[in-house]
Amino acid sequence: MEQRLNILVVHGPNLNLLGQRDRDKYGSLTLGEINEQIRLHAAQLGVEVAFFQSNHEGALIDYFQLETSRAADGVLLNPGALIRYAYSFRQALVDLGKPVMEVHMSDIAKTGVNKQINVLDDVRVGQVCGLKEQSYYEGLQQLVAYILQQRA
Ligand SMILES: O=C1C[C@@](O)(C(=O)O)C[C@@H](O)[C@@H]1O
Repeated sequence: MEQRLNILVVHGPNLNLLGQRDRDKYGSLTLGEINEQIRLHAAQLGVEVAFFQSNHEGALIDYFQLETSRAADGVLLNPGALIRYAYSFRQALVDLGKPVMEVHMSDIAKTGVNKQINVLDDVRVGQVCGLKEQSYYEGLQQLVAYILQQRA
């Protein structure tokens, strides 16, 4: 039997507070509720998901260096504001060498600081922004389609 795709779902700094943050930008669901919805979407797509969140760049790097992470097929990633300065985080993703789909709930072209820099510009295979929690579901679908197309 063919092995199911295994996708890491990784949330960066401050995303643990979803549900309490600006609802106009991020919607009203908590991170736990979003992860549950991602799990349902993953089941429909026939893929496995593993979740991780940290407020710390080093902890995220440690997670990407785990043997279990290195065995995954791709990363669905909301990096938060790390995209604006976190070059060690970027390097960990380069070293991981798996397709990365970048998602943001808000429209990052309109909000946040240091908008001219995104350290993932040359790392990600795609980006979905501005759809609140739907960014994750759409991003997962696009990531799985990308991986399957690469293997066809
Ligand atoms: O924490 C976040 C959340 C975010 O990544 C988003 O999902 O819209 C956008 C970032 O600018 C911000 O720092």
